Amino acid sequence: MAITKLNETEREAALAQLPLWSYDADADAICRNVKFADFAEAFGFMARVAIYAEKADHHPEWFNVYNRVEIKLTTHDAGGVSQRDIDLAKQIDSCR
Ligand SMILES: C[C@H](O)[C@H](O)[C@H]1CNC2=NC(N)=NC(=O)C2=N1
Repeated sequence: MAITKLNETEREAALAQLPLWSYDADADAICRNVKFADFAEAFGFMARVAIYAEKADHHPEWFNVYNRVEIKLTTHDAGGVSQRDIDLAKQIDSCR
């Protein structure tokens, strides 16, 4: 079944459950910036997230420099934020 993007009401309701995340209208994505003690901590987090992402077949767009990780989630197949992004964000929050 084709994955469809959430409408604004659905997206805002989902984000209300994800206080660490915010909506980036330009990217049509949900975003979270995480800061760690050092690079090893940051990379360990990315390794844990990568396992979830692979299991979900849904992958973050992310940037890492030293102890910072910037994460964007959007669904390319839907052209915006879908339930898959919300679900992966919840799993990412369980990683840190
Ligand atoms: C072919 C493969 O299933 C698709 O490319 C999957 C993989 N991971 C994905 N990740 C994200 N963020 N969006 C997608 O639409 C997506 N599609």
